[in-house]
Amino acid sequence: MSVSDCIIVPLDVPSELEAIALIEKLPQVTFWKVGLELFVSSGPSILKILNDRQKRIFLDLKFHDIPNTIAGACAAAARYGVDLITIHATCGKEGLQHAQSAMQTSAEQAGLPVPKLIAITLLTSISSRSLAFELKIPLELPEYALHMALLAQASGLSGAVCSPQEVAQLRQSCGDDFTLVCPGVRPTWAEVGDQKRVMTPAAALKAGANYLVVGRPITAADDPVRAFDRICEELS
Ligand SMILES: O=c1ccn([C@@H]2O[C@H](COP(=O)(O)O)[C@@H](O)[C@H]2O)c(=O)[nH]1
Repeated sequence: MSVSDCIIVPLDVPSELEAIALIEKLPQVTFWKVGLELFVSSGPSILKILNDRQKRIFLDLKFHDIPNTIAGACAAAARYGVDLITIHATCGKEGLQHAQSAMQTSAEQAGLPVPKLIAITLLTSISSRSLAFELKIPLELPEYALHMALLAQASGLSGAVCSPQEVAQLRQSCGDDFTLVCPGVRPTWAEVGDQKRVMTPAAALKAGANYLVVGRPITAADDPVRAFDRICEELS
């Protein structure tokens, strides 16, 4: 695996045509993320387009519902042949366990590799201040993120999504087999935007991330190819 394979680029665009244009502009990207904007606007056909081009897929729909509903959604998502699927850890243990088991059964019945189900610990757009004063969570942010990751692991999930600022602690507590995916990644030359807990790509990888999700620093750059290459250079 080369260093570029650990960079996941989100297809955060409003249409399938724009998604295809981005995929074609960046042939060196091997791992793409399909999130809410594109999936809601254009449906699942983008997943077939990516599969046909032998790209890896992170289906980031961030499921959050009761156990029965979440299990159905995960079973359906597992049949798309994707690599990673997200669910909010706040679904709780019963929901996470149902989701994991439904996803596994569904992929096996379809004869497909079982995707990794990974739990959102705490969105990277949430600051310590909003965790305490808006969400009224009475734990320090790193302690809360770790608790959510351990809940996901105890429920049988393969990994978690966390900010790079918490990844070292999660890696130490959850071990090397637990997949840790970090959005909130910002090179020094990129704007932070709405992300609140950020680190540079090199620091995030060094701290223990398996994959980095890097969107606007690449996709909104004047020259996305140069931006992607520059991040790869900084990582190697
Ligand atoms: O906690 C989370 C979970 C998911 N995301 C997603 O990652 C990308 C980040 O894009 P940037 O442009 O690099 O900010 C985006 O698709 C989010 O939906 C996240 O940011 N934080």
